[in-house]
Amino acid sequence: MQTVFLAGQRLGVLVWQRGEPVPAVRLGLARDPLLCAAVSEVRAMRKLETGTLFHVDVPGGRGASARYVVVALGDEAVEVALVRTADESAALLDFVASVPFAFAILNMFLTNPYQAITVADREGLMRYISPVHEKFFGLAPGSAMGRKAEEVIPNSRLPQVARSGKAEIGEMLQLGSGVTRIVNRIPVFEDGALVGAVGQVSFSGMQALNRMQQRLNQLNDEVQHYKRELHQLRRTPSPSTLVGSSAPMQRLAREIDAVAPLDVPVLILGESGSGKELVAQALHARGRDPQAPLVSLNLAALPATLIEAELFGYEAGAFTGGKRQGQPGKLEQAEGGTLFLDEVADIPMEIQVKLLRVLEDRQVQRLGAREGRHVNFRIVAATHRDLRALIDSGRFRLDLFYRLSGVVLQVPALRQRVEDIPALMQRFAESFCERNGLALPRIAPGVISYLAQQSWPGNVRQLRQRVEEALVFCDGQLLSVENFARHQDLPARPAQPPMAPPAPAAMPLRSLEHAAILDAIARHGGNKKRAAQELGISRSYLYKVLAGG
Ligand SMILES: Nc1ncnc2c1ncn2[C@@H]1O[C@H](COP(=O)(O)OP(=O)(O)OP(=O)(O)O)[C@@H](O)[C@H]1O
Repeated sequence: MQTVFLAGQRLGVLVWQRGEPVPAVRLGLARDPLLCAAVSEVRAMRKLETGTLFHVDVPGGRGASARYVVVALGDEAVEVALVRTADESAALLDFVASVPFAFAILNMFLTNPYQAITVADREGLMRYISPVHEKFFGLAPGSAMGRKAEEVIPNSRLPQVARSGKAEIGEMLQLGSGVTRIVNRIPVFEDGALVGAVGQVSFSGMQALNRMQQRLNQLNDEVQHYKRELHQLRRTPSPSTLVGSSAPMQRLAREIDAVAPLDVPVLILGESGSGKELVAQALHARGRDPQAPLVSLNLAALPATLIEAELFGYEAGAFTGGKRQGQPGKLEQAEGGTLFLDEVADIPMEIQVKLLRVLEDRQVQRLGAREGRHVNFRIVAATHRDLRALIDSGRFRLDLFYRLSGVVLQVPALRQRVEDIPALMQRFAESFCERNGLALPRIAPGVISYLAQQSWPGNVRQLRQRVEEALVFCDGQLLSVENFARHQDLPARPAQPPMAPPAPAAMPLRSLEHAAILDAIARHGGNKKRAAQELGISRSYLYKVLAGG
């Protein structure tokens, strides 16, 4: 076989004895005088230790040249040059011929403890598996030979690569019990034919990689979590967001913005359920320190006997039934933040005096305490009552009124801003459906104009209740007027017939326009621009009709 090669076109041999060329042993390629001259030239110029590997280029016809690889062998007496054509297939020959410890290196590759090697043939049968890998799988040396690769290595894809001839580089291999390895699977060719595949499995650096993988999984989970949260937040506006873009609500929003950052007591007036508490929350949220506490106390919800202890707190043993260690009152709890006194008109006369004193000298004395404590908070109070009348009848102190009403904000009643109904309804329907896992139904034409006809003594709170109740009884697809008109107890505005949904044909033109606009706004989730587009009117005209102009 070798003789055939030597006599053929791919290999050649040149020999020198004691420095003189031996023409009789020019074999194979070396018979070419040009190649012979090129090799001799290098030999004359450099001392060629045995194992030296170099290349020569031999000019051919038409300016082309052929490249050859040469390995020098021999000793003082006999020098040999093995010549071959420069193609990669003979790399092993060069390696063995030129590296004196070539076999130690090959051995190192096969037994490398940091990188295991597995070899499968074209049939996917194991032909070799490094000792380190055998050990990992608890295999006796050589026991995997001839077995199917996937039987020996879980999730092995060596057979596929041995069949397809397509390399797989840098893949993750799950070996069970949380062990992951990085694998390269490389097809092997012999004389151009696919004969099998080699797997290289990295053992080193795996801990670091595993840690990275775990971190990546964790970060992925976190990203998913925050995506869901963000989605949720986008869908559910903050509960303290005041919905409504009607002119009175825009004015209120401007006033809130103006007063919120200032150290001024604010008195919020407005009918029950109109959103006074939300205004107090907005004042705090846009105030100097939104992170500071916002402490609320509803004075109408407490028996008069408890108000004092709630507001001022009490010392240990101040009264039977109190906590043993005593308790700070709301005035102290609001330190640095906002104290919101809801239904402030319901505060008993005798406590009004005490509260006034605190507001004046900023000293709170807990019940049963001898000393006062300094407090610093912003006071916001609200009431739906007519404070003027209460003052006139001697039930509310004028001096306290002045202390509380640095700025008075008036929250408009819902009937004064019916154009906010679509957006409010949208908000309440969304949050109800979200809470109950329901799909948001469509809103039937006529619903908004029907709602706009009602008098809403309970204001936004009542609207919310009606919307939620109607959603309970709607068919899940369409929220209709009938869903709202179940009861006969919803007081309508005096000028309107009590319950019957308005018959559009009987309405004056202006009301029809108004109702159509409200309906369109509702259909577009409160978006007036789109409502105007749908109706083919300008936005300014839409606003004009809403304002009753
Ligand atoms: N502009 C608004 N946007 C969104 N929701 C609102 C608005 N106004 C009121 N609400 C909702 O209506 C309900 C009543 O509001 P709130 O408690 O603020 O009213 P209130 O005037 O303080 O009532 P009360 O006088 O009975 O204390 C709450 O559920 C609140 O979220």
